[in-house]
Amino acid sequence: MTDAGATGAGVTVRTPAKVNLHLGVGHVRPDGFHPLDTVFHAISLYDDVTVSSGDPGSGPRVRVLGEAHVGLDEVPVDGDNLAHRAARLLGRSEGLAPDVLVEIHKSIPVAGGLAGGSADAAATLVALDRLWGTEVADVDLYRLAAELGSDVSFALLGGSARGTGRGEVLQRLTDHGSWWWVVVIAAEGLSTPAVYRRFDELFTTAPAKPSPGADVERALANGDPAALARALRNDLEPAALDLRPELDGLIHRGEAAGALRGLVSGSGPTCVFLCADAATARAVAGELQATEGPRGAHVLVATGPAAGAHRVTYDRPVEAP
Ligand SMILES: C[C@](O)(CO)[C@H](O)COP(=O)(O)OP(=O)(O)OC[C@H]1O[C@@H](n2ccc(N)nc2=O)[C@H](O)[C@@H]1O
Ligand SMILES: Nc1ncnc2c1ncn2[C@@H]1O[C@H](COP(=O)(O)OP(=O)(O)OP(=O)(O)O)[C@@H](O)[C@H]1O
Repeated sequence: MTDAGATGAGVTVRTPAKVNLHLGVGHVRPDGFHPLDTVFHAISLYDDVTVSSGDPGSGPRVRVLGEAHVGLDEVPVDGDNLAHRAARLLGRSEGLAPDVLVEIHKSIPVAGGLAGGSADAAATLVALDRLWGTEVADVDLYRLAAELGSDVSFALLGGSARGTGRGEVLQRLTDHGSWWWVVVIAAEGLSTPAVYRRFDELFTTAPAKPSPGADVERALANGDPAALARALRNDLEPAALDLRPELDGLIHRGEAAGALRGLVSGSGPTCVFLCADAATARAVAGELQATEGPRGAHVLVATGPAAGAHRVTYDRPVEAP
């Protein structure tokens, strides 16, 4: 095994997409954010971020690579990229110039409700901490993550976790399941702020305190797919369906194909389908590929819970004798 970090070639960190198995949303706060009580769940769909040293004075440079269907054209490579912001923030906090190249290999669709940008920010924090040898304490890494966005902290943690506050206050949950998901990625993304705005228009009397996901937490602890299917809930789903009415039909088609339950992931438009086992997931994915593929969607199978931001090393290719 070659340790990519130790060779000086760069440090690669892999970070998962998230789905919200429960997303309780309360009335908008004076700061414009909504109080949440959510159950985050990381799935086996990852972005890989590789950082390496750049020229002195260059600042962060970002490259984005990946398959066309993830929406690479919509990813900024300037200071607006969350990975760029993460490099600047960690550099400032550690008193180091962020003269680094950040290469993002994207598999998580852009603006899909799967927290892809947050995954890249979390990966950049962990990778640069390693590249620079700064050994930032976890508590400080989580503080920086929360500054970057509401979903970034969970991308660091992974697994299954309860999120409160605006999503950044985390408590790890017991999860005895091994869950199979079919993930349907729409051709065009949805803006998270736009979905929250529509939520405000639809639910003018939303309670100050969001609903907790106790049933989901119990189903995870018991590893019970039927109970989890019954408990799944997303308060943003009506707003996402209002903006994308065609998702309603997709959810019905997935359930008719054999999924235990389908729902919009976070702010959407990605929909996820819980399946009883691997064989069912593959069959449902096959059926949905046939109906949704011609509509421009991309279908894949993923498992959860997946690990949060973690360093990966690669085998050195075997040299020809
Ligand atoms: C929909 C979720 O993915 C569910 O986990 C998140 O709440 C969104 O998290 P995120 O994309 O990391 O959000 P941020 O980057 O922090 O905020 C983007 C925008 O989303 C809205 N936002 C986000 C989080 C939150 N608790 N309330 C909000 O109203 C705000 O309009 C905010 O300006
Ligand atoms: N590294 C990044 N990857 C993807 N988008 C990024 C990145 N940095 C900034 N962005 C911007 O953020 C917007 C939202 O991207 P992202 O893929 O994180 O959405 P999302 O998955 O819906 O997020 P969430 O589920 O956290 O609300 C994009 O449209 C893009 O303009």
